[in-house]
Amino acid sequence: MSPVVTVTDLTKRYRGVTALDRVSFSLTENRIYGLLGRNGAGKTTLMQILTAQNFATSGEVTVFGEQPYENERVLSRTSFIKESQTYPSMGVHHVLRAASLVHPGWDDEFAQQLTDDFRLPLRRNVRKLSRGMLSSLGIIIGLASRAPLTFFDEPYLGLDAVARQIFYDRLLADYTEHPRTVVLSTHLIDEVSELIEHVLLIDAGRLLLDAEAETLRGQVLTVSGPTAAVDEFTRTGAELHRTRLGGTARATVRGDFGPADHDRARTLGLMLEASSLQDTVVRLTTARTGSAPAGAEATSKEKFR
Ligand SMILES: Nc1ncnc2c1ncn2[C@@H]1O[C@H](COP(=O)(O)OP(=O)(O)OP(=O)(O)O)[C@@H](O)[C@H]1O
Repeated sequence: MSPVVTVTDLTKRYRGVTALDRVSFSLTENRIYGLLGRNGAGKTTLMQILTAQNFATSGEVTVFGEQPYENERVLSRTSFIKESQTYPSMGVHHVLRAASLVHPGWDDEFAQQLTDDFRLPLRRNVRKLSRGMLSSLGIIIGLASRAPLTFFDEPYLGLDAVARQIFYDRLLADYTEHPRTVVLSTHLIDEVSELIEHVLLIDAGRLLLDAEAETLRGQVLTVSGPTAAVDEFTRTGAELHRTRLGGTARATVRGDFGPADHDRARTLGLMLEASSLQDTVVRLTTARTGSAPAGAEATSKEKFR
């Protein structure tokens, strides 16, 4: 499959801050990517550069095979929905009309249906919308634009659980009918874990993980049972985290595990489970810094790099 985006050795420095540090990856067409990472990891900066709203300090970026700056061919095929999106003072229907003019793939009927789903008052001025309603408006624009490359950067500030579920459901249904490349940046990892096909994890400006979600599920496991058996099992992987209780332990371990490892765990009397995506992200990012989440009775062995 042809890459929609290629990023090579991308570095972005602000005064005294390296927001992105020699990041390289590519995005293929028709996939849903989860762009994950802790606060300040560099996610927004990356999306801004890919949508020509910010400049790289060094490195190469191509979008649809071209550089994106002041490039109408690229930008007309891209949609970027930001958490802090502001709109001029006008009615919701005017905002939607303006969006329809800049996105060639815009579907008016879909926009109308989404407006009903989110119960967004079409005639109300955007200045009078609640925080959650503003987020809904961004989501409607992001979905109805059907841009071949769509970025959602934490699109749901203030959005209630029902509205978030509507977003996930509509995104998945519409993506199935109209495949495109979607990059979803979020901290609500559990909620989107079924949606994400590929994970990009950024930590302190470095790309820590670039993996298919399905592959990752088999690679990061939680193993629990008698401490000595856990010690034995974790010898074959990189231990990311461990908690102890009396003579038992529970460890998160990363490796190339196959059926033989599952048999081995059974023989050792251990319970083996796939780590949730959220757990994996937390463990990988804390294993790298060596810091366990506050209050956790944990030892983080720094085997992973
Ligand atoms: N205009 C700027 N000037 C200086 N530093 C900046 C600027 N924009 C971002 N940064 C810094 O760059 C780093 C990455 O910020 P960025 O907004 O890309 O992170 P993020 O992963 O989107 O974070 P969050 O999840 O909290 O939104 C942070 O340390 C941030 O303080």
